[in-house]
Amino acid sequence: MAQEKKAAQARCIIVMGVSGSGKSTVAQHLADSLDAHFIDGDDLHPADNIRKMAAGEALTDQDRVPWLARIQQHIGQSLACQQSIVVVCSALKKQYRDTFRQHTAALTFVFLDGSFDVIAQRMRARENHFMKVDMLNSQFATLERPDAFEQDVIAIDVREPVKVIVKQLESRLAFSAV
Ligand SMILES: Nc1ncnc2c1ncn2[C@@H]1O[C@H](COP(=O)(O)OP(=O)(O)OP(=O)(O)O)[C@@H](O)[C@H]1O
Ligand SMILES: O=C(O)[C@H](O)[C@@H](O)[C@H](O)[C@H](O)CO
Repeated sequence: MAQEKKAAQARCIIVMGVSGSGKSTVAQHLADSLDAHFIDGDDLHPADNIRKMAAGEALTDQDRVPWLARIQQHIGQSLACQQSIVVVCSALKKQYRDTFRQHTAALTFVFLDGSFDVIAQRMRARENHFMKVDMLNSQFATLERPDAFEQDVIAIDVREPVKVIVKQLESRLAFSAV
């Protein structure tokens, strides 16, 4: 089975959304299910970005430039080896998503869509994470929700359990094969 999956064209799936929407959780399960490489964009932030967010300050476009470039580098390396990759990246603005699109042909975004209240509740319950719930207002303010013209985006309701979300994605990704 794993061999069959690797024989298909390598693709990149970016799991996007605001902080606390479930990106790391869903992406890790999805990568396991697709037998794909996995990277968590949070691990690629420059240390100053982490310090800033932990101090409750929102990142600027400028702060995100080196971070997005590092993520793109990992995507490029994986696809060059014909290895599919699932990536965690908030990709809050359309301009960030468009930059990924310019560099990567076989690309699908998964948008974890949820209300402020649902996500805030999960962030409050989460322990040992630098991103605290007081950052959620700025995350929603920055988010440019993908619209119908962004046809490479699969939107997912985050109220579903993780297992259900992964099942939904397995079937929707099969139909959006690149
Ligand atoms: N579908 C879900 N149902 C219930 N709880 C969930 C679901 N998805 C994620 N969670 C929980 O919500 C919290 C936030 O999830 P997670 O850390 O994966 O989000 P994130 O988008 O990666 O956050 P950040 O961007 O801040 O790192 C975690 O405690 C996780 O276990
Ligand atoms: O784009 C941003 O504002 C930030 O990068 C955040 O979204 C974090 O990467 C992450 O999601 C928080 O844990």
